[in-house]
Amino acid sequence: MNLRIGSRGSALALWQAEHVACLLRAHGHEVSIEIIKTTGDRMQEPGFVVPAGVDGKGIFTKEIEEALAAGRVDLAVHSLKDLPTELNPAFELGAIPERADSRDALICPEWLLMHTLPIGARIGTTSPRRRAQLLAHRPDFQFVPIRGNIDTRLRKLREGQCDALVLAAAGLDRLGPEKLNMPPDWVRQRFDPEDICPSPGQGALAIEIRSGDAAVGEAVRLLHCETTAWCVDAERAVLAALGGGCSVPIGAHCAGEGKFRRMLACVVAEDGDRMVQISRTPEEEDTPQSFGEFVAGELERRGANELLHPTV
Ligand SMILES: NCc1[nH]cc(CCC(=O)O)c1CC(=O)O
Repeated sequence: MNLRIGSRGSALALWQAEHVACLLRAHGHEVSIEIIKTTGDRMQEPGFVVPAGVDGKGIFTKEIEEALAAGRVDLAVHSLKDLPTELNPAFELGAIPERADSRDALICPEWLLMHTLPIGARIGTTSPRRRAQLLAHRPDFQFVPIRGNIDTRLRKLREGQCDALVLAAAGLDRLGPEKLNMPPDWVRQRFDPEDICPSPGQGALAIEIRSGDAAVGEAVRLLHCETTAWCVDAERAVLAALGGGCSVPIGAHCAGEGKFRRMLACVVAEDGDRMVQISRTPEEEDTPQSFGEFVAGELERRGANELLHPTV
């Protein structure tokens, strides 16, 4: 059938949309891509003032969902970690394809490891999760608010606005060092989730469709990966149970299958000086939802709420 994909215009978003387009074309569909500018994209433009009431949830998806609802596009390809945990009931996830590398990576021109960066090194990130976890290892780090798409952030690194970046490995791998105008060895470290726990859903894509659209649903179902979906659903259930969006320092990383499936999750105080971190394996009868809620409950029993909502 004829399928129109709605995508943000960033290099990464277009790579992801093109990737899904290729997979769908391989199944005989005709696919085109429509670029849609979102609030999140506008917020990265110089001089943008964040409007009152914008809390960060869904800023990369709103306009794309409007296009879906209006029938201007048939599906949207998102980075799953940018999607709010609760979707508007007018939409559903038609497929979650196989996940890429879910780890965070250290990008640095000069130093080889997080632990060998000089005292007071300036890290370019605005993510509270990354900041807090980095501070837990290196309380001396300074942080520079480097925003924008991956290419923009790398340009600011090259210009010397910071000494290192921490980025999702998946985004770097998808675009590749050549396209990013970066020597490949600048990717110095891919952090074990025990050291820097990634964001729920990191490295996974989500294909969003109109609820009940059977024809598009059937077309995209071919791209669905059951193992990935189980893991990211569980990670997102942790986030939802703790009431978080992308602006809270919660990490959740689930991997493996059957009795080898395991989730590592953490909640970190803003300045990294306290942390709750646990590892759990689901029971056979667990669903992603029940397992995610169990992990969230275990984090809460160990004081996660106090870290998320400090009273003093
Ligand atoms: N927050 C922006 C964003 N959304 C998805 C990715 C990377 C790809 C992915 O995690 O799937 C990134 C960049 C980053 O965090 O470095």
